[in-house]
Amino acid sequence: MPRLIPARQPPGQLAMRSHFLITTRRWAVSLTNYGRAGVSRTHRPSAAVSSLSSAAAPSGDVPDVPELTAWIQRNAGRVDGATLVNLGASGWGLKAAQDVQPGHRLIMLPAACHLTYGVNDDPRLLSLVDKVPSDLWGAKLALQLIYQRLRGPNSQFATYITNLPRGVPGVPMFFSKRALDLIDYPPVSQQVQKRCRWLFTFSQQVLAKLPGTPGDPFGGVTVDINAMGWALACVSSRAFRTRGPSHPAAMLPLIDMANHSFAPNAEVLPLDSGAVGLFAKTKIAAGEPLLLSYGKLSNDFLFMDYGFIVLDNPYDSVQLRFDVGLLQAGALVANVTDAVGAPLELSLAPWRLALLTELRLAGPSADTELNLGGGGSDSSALVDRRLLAAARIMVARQEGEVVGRGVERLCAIDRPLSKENEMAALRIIAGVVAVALSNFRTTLDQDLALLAGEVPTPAAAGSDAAADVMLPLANDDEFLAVRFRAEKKKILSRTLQQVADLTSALSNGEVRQTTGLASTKKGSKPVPATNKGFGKK
Ligand SMILES: C[S@@+](CC[C@H](N)C(=O)[O-])C[C@H]1O[C@@H](n2cnc3c(N)ncnc32)[C@H](O)[C@@H]1O
Repeated sequence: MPRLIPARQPPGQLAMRSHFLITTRRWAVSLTNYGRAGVSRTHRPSAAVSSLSSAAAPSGDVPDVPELTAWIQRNAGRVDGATLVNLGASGWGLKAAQDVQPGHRLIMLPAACHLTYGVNDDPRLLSLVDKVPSDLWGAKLALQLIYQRLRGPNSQFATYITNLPRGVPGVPMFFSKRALDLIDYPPVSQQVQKRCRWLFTFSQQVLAKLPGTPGDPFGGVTVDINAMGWALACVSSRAFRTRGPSHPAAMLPLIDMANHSFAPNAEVLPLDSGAVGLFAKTKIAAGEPLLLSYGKLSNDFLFMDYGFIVLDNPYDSVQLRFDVGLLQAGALVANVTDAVGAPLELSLAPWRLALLTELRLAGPSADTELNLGGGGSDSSALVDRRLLAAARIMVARQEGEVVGRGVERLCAIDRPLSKENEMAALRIIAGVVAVALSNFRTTLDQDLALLAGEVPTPAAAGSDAAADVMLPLANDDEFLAVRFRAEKKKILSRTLQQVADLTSALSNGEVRQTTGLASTKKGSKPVPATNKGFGKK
């Protein structure tokens, strides 16, 4: 049987967190969770005697950077001025070993040091990789990572794998049922369930059946759901798509020790002959952390793939699914009335349907995802412009108010159609935001109290249902889940404030100066929920 390469423990205080370990028990918890959605509990994975995960043992707490550096140099790569630093809550990272100027090459990794896959690999591995749907690119690379891990010291990547963490803290795929419940945000909760369900099915229906077959690339070792989960989390939190979306992703040893910032001082760039380099983007003083941008990612992506979030993330947004019922609920909540003072009934007259179709909010090519927030540096860009246009269309009393104006015009926030139409549209949007806020089981204030460790009195907790979710947070995963949902509520609160400002400017007859719109282009696809490794990034 091949010798297993142990992976390193999570760093610093993180190493104390036993729930990072990939154990069958932890998966049993997750599986029980989605088992409620139809997966029989009898299908829960058991700890196979020869399984990769049950045999793995940590090699030590600290990634051995000198060892990795020596390995890179043996493979004709270079490390010039990058070394290890403990960054506390964000784990291990890289720092500048000396003062460096912009453009300085800190690390050069030749292609031989990229853990990826291609035509020269074991055909049995490649045929297994082919069984993974093409949009699940992370899972394809995860199979190569497992393959290399099982080759033990014979693997070209043994040094790298020995220095990988044994678990990725904060990735919700490994959360307990309570921590998952605390997320309370379906676009992410459902994506987590989808990942778990795929992992479960693939492990049961493909991996479990491999040992003893001619197509087994793993030498008879049972690769269970835990091993696959570990590999997938390593890939989703560390892989790069250096050769574009049509080529396999790659893991870049040592470069993948760099942590994330939206204001990075380092960048990864391609070099000749398939090599890549980590370069200084700015002047960096000795001792400063080397920070890369993982992309302009929402907290959904950061949370699901990397296990952390950024507070007040300018790229974070709240996803809503458009239908006329959503606007109708908004109208009811905001008490929008018709000409005779009765609650406004939104009707989908043919001319309204035609305009919603032009906006791609209805019809065969509809894309009904809307986003509040996520406009990056334009902090006023909170209201999705297609939502605004739809509200204007739905409150128009007559066809002539909206038909023939063109989609751009209907979407322009600084060009209301009429004061009356705009007032009603903005009130509906405020109502929609209020509905979105009410879909959470707790308020922002309750979340902030939970995060501050304040155990609320039953009266402050409100209803019984809320009291249930107001239990003190038991661990870092639960804390992260509440932090994540609190950030969503902050976006909704800011959107409400923006709508209130627009309304008062309108009623005071002030001309708006800002565009104040989400940056979605006409008819463009809104940013999807995270699907890294389960779709394109
Ligand atoms: C590419 S690895 C970077 C090296 C990693 N810190 C380690 O100890 O191996 C990405 C992981 O680092 C952590 N991380 C990176 N940037 C972070 C940040 N800005 N805040 C918190 N955690 C971060 C997360 O755990 C993430 O999954």
